[in-house]
Amino acid sequence: MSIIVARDLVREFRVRDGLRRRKVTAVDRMRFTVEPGESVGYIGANGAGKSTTIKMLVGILVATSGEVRTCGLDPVRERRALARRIGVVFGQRSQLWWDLPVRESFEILAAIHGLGRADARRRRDELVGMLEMAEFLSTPVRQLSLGQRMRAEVAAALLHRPELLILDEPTIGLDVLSKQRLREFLHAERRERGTTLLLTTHDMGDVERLCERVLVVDHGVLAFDGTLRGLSRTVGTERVLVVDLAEPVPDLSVEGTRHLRSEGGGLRQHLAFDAGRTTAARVLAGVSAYAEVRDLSIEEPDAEDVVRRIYLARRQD
Ligand SMILES: Nc1ncnc2c1ncn2[C@@H]1O[C@H](COP(=O)(O)OP(=O)(O)OP(=O)(O)O)[C@@H](O)[C@H]1O
Repeated sequence: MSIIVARDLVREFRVRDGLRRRKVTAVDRMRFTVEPGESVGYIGANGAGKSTTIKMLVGILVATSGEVRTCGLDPVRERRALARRIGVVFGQRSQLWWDLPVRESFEILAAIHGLGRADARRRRDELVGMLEMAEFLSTPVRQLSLGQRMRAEVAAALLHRPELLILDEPTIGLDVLSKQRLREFLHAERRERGTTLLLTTHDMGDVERLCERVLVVDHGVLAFDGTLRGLSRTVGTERVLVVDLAEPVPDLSVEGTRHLRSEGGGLRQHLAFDAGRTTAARVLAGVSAYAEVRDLSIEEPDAEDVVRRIYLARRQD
């Protein structure tokens, strides 16, 4: 049985537009299913309808029309039963008690979920170990750094071992190391417990490292549903190698890359390449044939950019 079923899901809002009231269709006849154990990235531009979809899946928002089933349940009517089966993390909103130490938030949540004391402690210790949370377990939530708080949020959502974990922008605002840690943890959780993952993100790095499947939403409409590889094939998921050179050179022309721009008269150059076709190392070797490389960085593709290209590809069809 599918763990998520969305059939012709619609959500409209009435918004004030000057003196008039206007209808906004945030989610428009959305149709997809997610099978147990899948790991799905849900991407789209700002205001595309991601959060609205997620809110309907977890029962916070009622659909205007269409059907939604999460873990076989009606999310609005059976919200309490559903809460026992899923974990939800909204990057912007906390499920922890701000003035209490992290440990106490966990105790309260364990009690809410009806976990036995020994079992709750075992699961908490397991999560504390995996997410390296021991050093701030006694700290009030409001004093945590963003990276620490996100780890605590994810642990809180997983205490009761839900079969489905839904994350809305889990890595937003995190530094590179915290992002990497969180991604590694989520990967391990999935591998060890088979937890189904659905996450919205602006970061293609999240999708590349965590998700086998991608859903792209564009103005409330599902614009793509397939594998990451399929998405690359459709619109390309280019990375950009930025090199700082020892001396200025004309715009570089390196095999397998697209020159995007030069700065400082050619001292810094931006080269786009498709990670499916070549590697950063090969591109770097190509650059080194022309000039000495002083410094380099690799920029991940931006989800907004991927969505923009899908939008353009659809208009050309
Ligand atoms: N409570 C609301 N009242 C009125 N309009 C809303 C409401 N919630 C969302 N919308 C509108 O619905 C559309 C979709 O919003 P939603 O928050 O689902 O997008 P999103 O893809 O999650 O965006 P972001 O990436 O910025 O979080 C937007 O046009 C938004 O303004």
